[in-house]
Amino acid sequence: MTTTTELRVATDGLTKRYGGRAAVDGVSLTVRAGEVYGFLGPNGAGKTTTLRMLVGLVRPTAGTATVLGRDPGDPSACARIGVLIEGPGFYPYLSGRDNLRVLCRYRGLSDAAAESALERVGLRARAHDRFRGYSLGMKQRLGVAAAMLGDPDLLILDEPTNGLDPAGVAEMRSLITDLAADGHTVLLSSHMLDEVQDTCDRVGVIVAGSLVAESTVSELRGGTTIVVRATPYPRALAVARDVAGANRVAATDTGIRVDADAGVAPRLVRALVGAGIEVFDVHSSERSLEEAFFDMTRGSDSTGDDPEVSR
Ligand SMILES: Nc1ncnc2c1ncn2[C@@H]1O[C@H](COP(=O)(O)OP(=O)(O)OP(=O)(O)O)[C@@H](O)[C@H]1O
Repeated sequence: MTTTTELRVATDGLTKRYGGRAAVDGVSLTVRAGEVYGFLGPNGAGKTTTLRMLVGLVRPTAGTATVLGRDPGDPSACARIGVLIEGPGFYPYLSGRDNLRVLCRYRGLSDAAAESALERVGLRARAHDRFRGYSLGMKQRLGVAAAMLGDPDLLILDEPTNGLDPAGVAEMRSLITDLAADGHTVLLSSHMLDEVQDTCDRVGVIVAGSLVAESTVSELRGGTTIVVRATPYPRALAVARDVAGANRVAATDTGIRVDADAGVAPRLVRALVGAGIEVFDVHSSERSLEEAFFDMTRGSDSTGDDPEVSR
């Protein structure tokens, strides 16, 4: 059981209204110690606004949030949180290293903290180059390095792979996985399903300001499905309902769909064959996170544009 002390972030009915419109509407989420939590949602769903409330940049209209056991913006908690929200602000004419050193001075950290962060994100070889000459991927990595200064207990990263090419995305993913392996808790937002599917322990899905799901990736996918092609179809359907329960069986164009673990398949096939039914094909398939996500977000795009969810 997860106790309150194991929670790095907990919100209860967190709400932000702009004018009459709720950008974030009653969001209650939890981020546990040591996990990578993916905050997933289409453009305009309310991800950035939620993260901004967690770090005290935006004041909630209603509801509460606790971050590292404190109110958002509490100075003692802020010192233990690394944040990358909406693109880091760096001096273009300073090198990556000097930009980090400026931040170190400001936060009372030694220059060694800058070196270890540069090492961590793989930027040491280019640390002496001016920021303005960095590629987008290097800029993002420097942003993560800045968030890592002082070895924070919680990293909050808003769309850390935004604008990166596939190689940059892969690098950022492995960096996040390494951070988690070192015991950091990471809360990242994304509209990239792949990123969340491969990197995160748990996922919160936000649509039009509301949290519509919060669970592990596999729970979100809803387990496996067995698909059977057999004749005569009506009798096969009846047998499948006997074996798996009527509420788990559906007649579809591609065959009989049974929402059950692949382990049920042998029993199902035995029952079908025993009833004199001809079985042509049995296979199990796992619902992708993409299918699960589209089921949840269908018809609820909050921007009015096509939901920009990509794999
Ligand atoms: N300062 C503000 N004033 C008015 N409306 C705002 C403000 N900030 C955000 N919004 C609105 O709140 C909604 C949620 O925006 P938010 O930036 O939190 O979404 P998001 O999920 O982070 O989207 P994206 O993936 O595009 O960054 C949007 O409709 C946005 O226009």
